[in-house]
Amino acid sequence: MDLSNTQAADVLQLKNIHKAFGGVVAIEDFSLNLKAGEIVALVGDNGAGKSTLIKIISGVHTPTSGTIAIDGQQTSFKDATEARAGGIEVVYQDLALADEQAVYMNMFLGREKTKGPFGQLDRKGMVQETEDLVKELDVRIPSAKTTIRNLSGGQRQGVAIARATHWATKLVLLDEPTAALGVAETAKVEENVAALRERNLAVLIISHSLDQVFRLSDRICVLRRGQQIGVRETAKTDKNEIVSMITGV
Ligand SMILES: Nc1ncnc2c1ncn2[C@@H]1O[C@H](COP(=O)(O)OP(=O)(O)OP(=O)(O)O)[C@@H](O)[C@H]1O
Repeated sequence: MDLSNTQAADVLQLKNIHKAFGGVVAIEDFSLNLKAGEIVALVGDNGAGKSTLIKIISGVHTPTSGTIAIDGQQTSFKDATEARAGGIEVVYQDLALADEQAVYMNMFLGREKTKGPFGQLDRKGMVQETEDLVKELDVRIPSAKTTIRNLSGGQRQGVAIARATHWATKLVLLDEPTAALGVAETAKVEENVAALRERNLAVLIISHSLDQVFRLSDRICVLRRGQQIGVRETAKTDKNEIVSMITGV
């Protein structure tokens, strides 16, 4: 793409993405751009292809065809670890944390801080950074040393989002982050997601709750049977329009 002008490239550019699992076409000719500092909601019925799309962006699946560009650079992550190294973090609905580990170890899972010539774990440094981060994001947990098992669902998801906030430099993908949470916990998580905007990250969130989609997003992208039906500015559409786009009636 032409980067000679002063305008920065979109953070994420998906172009003509196609994904088939054997004979099943999960995604068909899907294109979407995401800018820094915007939240886009991905909506669609069960089996529409939402999770598949997130897995393609995060390196879990390779597209059958089509291109993915990050900041204008075409990329093909070979796995999720590579995507993470590229600044892309994912938050899943099933609270994908290590239950028996402390909060600070989860925060640094696979990217632990070390010190000294023998590469010992820098526990003090990790605890301190975790305490600072959860304080900044107002995630209320007893301490960075608390074991994940002892936290509520909302606190766990707060930790998962804090981790994504800490490591993401480009893009945060959220797959039904509040599906397992109550009303108050959901509100807190939504605050944390909205705060990603201020960090200039691009955010793509899957949600079945249209109320949530309308509270959080700047744009809404509708997927039906693997195809992109349309993208709307949230402020310029309403639930009726989105529902009819989702269902096709
Ligand atoms: N690993 C896989 N192997 C074969 N088929 C798959 C695989 N993953 C997804 N699919 C198929 O691709 C289609 C899209 O599934 P996907 O999980 O992406 O939908 P979704 O929109 O996330 O649905 P839900 O809202 O129910 O989570 C479905 O027909 C599904 O059966």
